[in-house]
Amino acid sequence: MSADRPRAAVLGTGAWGTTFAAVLADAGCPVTLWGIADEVCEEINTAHRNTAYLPGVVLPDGVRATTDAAAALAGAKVVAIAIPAQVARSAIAPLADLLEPDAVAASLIKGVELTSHRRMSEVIGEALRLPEERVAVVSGPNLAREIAEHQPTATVVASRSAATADLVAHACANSYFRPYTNSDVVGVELSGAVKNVIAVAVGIAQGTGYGTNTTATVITRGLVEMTRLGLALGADAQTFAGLAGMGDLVATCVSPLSRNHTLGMHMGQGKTLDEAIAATGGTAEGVKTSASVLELARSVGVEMPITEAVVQVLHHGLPIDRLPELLLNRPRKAEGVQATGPF
Ligand SMILES: NC(=O)C1=CN([C@@H]2O[C@H](COP(=O)(O)OP(=O)(O)OC[C@H]3O[C@@H](n4cnc5c(N)ncnc54)[C@H](O)[C@@H]3O)[C@@H](O)[C@H]2O)C=CC1
Ligand SMILES: O=C(CO)COP(=O)(O)O
Repeated sequence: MSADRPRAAVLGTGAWGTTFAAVLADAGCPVTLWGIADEVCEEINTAHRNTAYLPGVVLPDGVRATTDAAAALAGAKVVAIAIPAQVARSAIAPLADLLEPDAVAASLIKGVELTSHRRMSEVIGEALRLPEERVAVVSGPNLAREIAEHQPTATVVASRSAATADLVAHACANSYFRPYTNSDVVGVELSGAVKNVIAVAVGIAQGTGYGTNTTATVITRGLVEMTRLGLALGADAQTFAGLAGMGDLVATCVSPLSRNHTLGMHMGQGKTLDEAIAATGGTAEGVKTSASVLELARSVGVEMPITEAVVQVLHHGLPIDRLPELLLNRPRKAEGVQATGPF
């Protein structure tokens, strides 16, 4: 614990918002969660638990929760946001006037908005009327449950402003959570969004019964397509080899804790999308973000065959047994990220 940490607010009392609030509290930040569910806030305040999202986890005493946004945001210098991507804009826009004049926002969200194709730091900047220098992104191999159990992990805090990245990193650094800073917001953020789509693809493959070679193939080619999209949008190639890129891609594609991976597994085993969503629990961002990422990629002329295959299966009824043919019967090509020709 440290006395010099900033006061923080976390918007969203789901698995990651609650866990990140615990991370901040364990770093020494006074922290208040804001949520829309009375019973969740009540349980956090009285029992130091959030049973619906983190069963069995005991939260630090310092984590408080409220449905009163003004109370949560009063005095908060760091405002972390963990609300699902497609509802984040409408959920936080009414709170814009409640932020302290010098507060910075940190997106914990891994998705791309449908229709607008905005990255979540852009959505947050617009909704809260903050310049990009006051917005950061936190993304890495960060399965909430493991962090809530204090298992050691690292993450990336990215912002166009080094001071903002440093403030957020300082707020969340503790004995089990190590943030690295990065100025490549586009790369860090796209990594977090696209890895969810690739994790759905890996889940489908594993649910179908395919083994480790297929998994490694989808992860590796998924990294290539993520990198290509990032390069087309101005990201730094190195980011994709780092914690937010390869690190999170591997974590999400191999962990049974991942909702995206689990949803894909259910589909590979024959469930419909609605059945798979119901069976997964929590937010699988890859379902909707697959469509927005594909549209974004098309708008900049980047082909993403795995993402396209996921969209075909999830949203256009492509039978899963058609996937090998769809992905393997494309024209052959050279391997590199920079390779031109058919993807
Ligand atoms: N769970 C994890 O391990 C991690 C999740 N993330 C990302 O964090 C984001 C949130 O994910 P989780 O917390 O896991 O989701 P979750 O499904 O556990 O919780 C979602 C939370 O959002 C709240 N919410 C929904 N609509 C709302 C609204 N209109 N206003 C206010 N609150 C609303 C719900 O009440 C719930 O508390 C996602 O983008 C996810 O990709 C990132 C890293 C790790
Ligand atoms: O982002 C995550 C791990 O870094 C969590 O993944 P899921 O949303 O698939 O559970």
